[in-house]
Amino acid sequence: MTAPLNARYELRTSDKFGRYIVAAKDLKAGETIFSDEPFVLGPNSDSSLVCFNCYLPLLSKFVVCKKCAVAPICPGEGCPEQLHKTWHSDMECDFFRSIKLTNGLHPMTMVQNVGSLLALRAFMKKTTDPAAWKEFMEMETHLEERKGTKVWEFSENTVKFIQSLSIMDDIPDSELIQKICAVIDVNSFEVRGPPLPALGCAEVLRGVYLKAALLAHDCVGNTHMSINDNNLLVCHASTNINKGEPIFYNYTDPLKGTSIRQQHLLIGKYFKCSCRRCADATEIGTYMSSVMCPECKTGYVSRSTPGEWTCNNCSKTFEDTNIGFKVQCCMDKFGVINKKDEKELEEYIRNVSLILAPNHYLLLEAKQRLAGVLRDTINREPRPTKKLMRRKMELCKEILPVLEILCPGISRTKAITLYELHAAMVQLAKKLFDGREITGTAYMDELMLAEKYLKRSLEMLFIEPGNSPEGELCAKALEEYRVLKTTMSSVLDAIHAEGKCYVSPVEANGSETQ
Ligand SMILES: C[S@@+](CC[C@H](N)C(=O)[O-])C[C@H]1O[C@@H](n2cnc3c(N)ncnc32)[C@H](O)[C@@H]1O
Repeated sequence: MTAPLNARYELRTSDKFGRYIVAAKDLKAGETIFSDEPFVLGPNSDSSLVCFNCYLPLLSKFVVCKKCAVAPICPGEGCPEQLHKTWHSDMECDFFRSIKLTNGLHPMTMVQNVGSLLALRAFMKKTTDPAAWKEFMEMETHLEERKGTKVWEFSENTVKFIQSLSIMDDIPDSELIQKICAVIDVNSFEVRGPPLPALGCAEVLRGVYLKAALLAHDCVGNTHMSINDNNLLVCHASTNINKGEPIFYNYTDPLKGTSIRQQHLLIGKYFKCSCRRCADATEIGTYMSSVMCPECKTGYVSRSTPGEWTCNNCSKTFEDTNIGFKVQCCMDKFGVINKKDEKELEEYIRNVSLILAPNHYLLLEAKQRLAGVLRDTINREPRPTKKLMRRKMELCKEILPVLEILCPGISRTKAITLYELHAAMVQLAKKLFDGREITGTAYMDELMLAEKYLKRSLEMLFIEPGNSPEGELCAKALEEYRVLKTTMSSVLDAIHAEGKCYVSPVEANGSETQ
């Protein structure tokens, strides 16, 4: 079946994916595929209290809406003006007011059921937007698989709450409300809520986007999603996508190993992923779930068949329990160390490097955390050491090749890592030059390379919404690019003033990772 939706993509169905979309023409990396307004947006089922109007966290105080005297909203001067959307609609307000008058609905009932607000608002769309409601109800639910499970039981709270409201004389049957909860669970996206102006903290919300929900999953996606502070979702191609190829979104964390990703997909999305990465014990050559061979000490041992692991060097096989125990120990240890402490992270990396393959997901996470700790120390200390800068560069260079394989093309994590690599390079090169440890030419070489990383990072950051943290990083990176160009120009002038000629090694041999 082919149903054209717009010029860039079209809808297909298959036994494997259900409905999914494919490119209707060749798409270039960075090209916008579609943008999508939320059908419904609201707090997570386990959220703390948020303002029903703007979704700002209500930390300790709240007032109730003057009109309905039920909905908890921002105290003081009310919701900040820059938050354009008002989610507590007139229709909802009238509805709350009428049940307050007839049933004595109390604001505390709403406060206690904030986790059901999203389902309630979705249900109200049945009346306010029947066409979109119909599309929403056609989404995948896996309702039968949910029956009798914990998640079904948990959703019974929402069932009871919505039924207790007797909405517009229409008491929905429990299966309908269970279905709404299921559509939300299977199809929603995480959305960053608005941050509290002074504190910066924000609640994680969930949004259902009817176009974006049609994307099938692959553990190596080919799209990049961003959601701006108006909650508009924009889907870009992250790599070139040929006409007819499926457009995939990675529903899981690409930096987790196969067993964790598959478990997440099975529990939350009810399918067993069989993508190229999941089918490959080496995870496309990254060996992200492999361990060092206890026998030959040089090979990587990966799960070859269920229950058995094999070394890629000496071919020795090991039992699942044996390897599983080692990985579990490393995982348990990671769970208890202080991940903000440089020494503890270094010690962890040193110890588990003897057990896990170099790109194991636990090691990668530890390295990412350590790079973040080093960044904070370097930016905080008045005279950070060269050792710190070198180590941060080393970590970024170890992480990047894995990201290139698992997140090809445009990737937020890759953009941030490239930015951090450039920053450490510039800081170190300046320190070395100021200390007369390197010549102007060597300084220039480093700046040229850092510029190359920064430019690649900027190419990816440009598509981030301006007011998101990544958009703010983009603005910062642009300013740093301007400063870097000025520095490079004065270093070049100084080289020329000495009567020398400068030839960039970056341009001469095209090398990127020295
Ligand atoms: C967000 S929905 C995608 C739209 C859905 N296919 C539909 O027809 O409404 C997620 C569901 O699509 C299916 N799906 C997506 N990617 C898949 C994949 N790689 N393998 C198997 N099923 C997949 C699963 O049923 C999953 O729960």
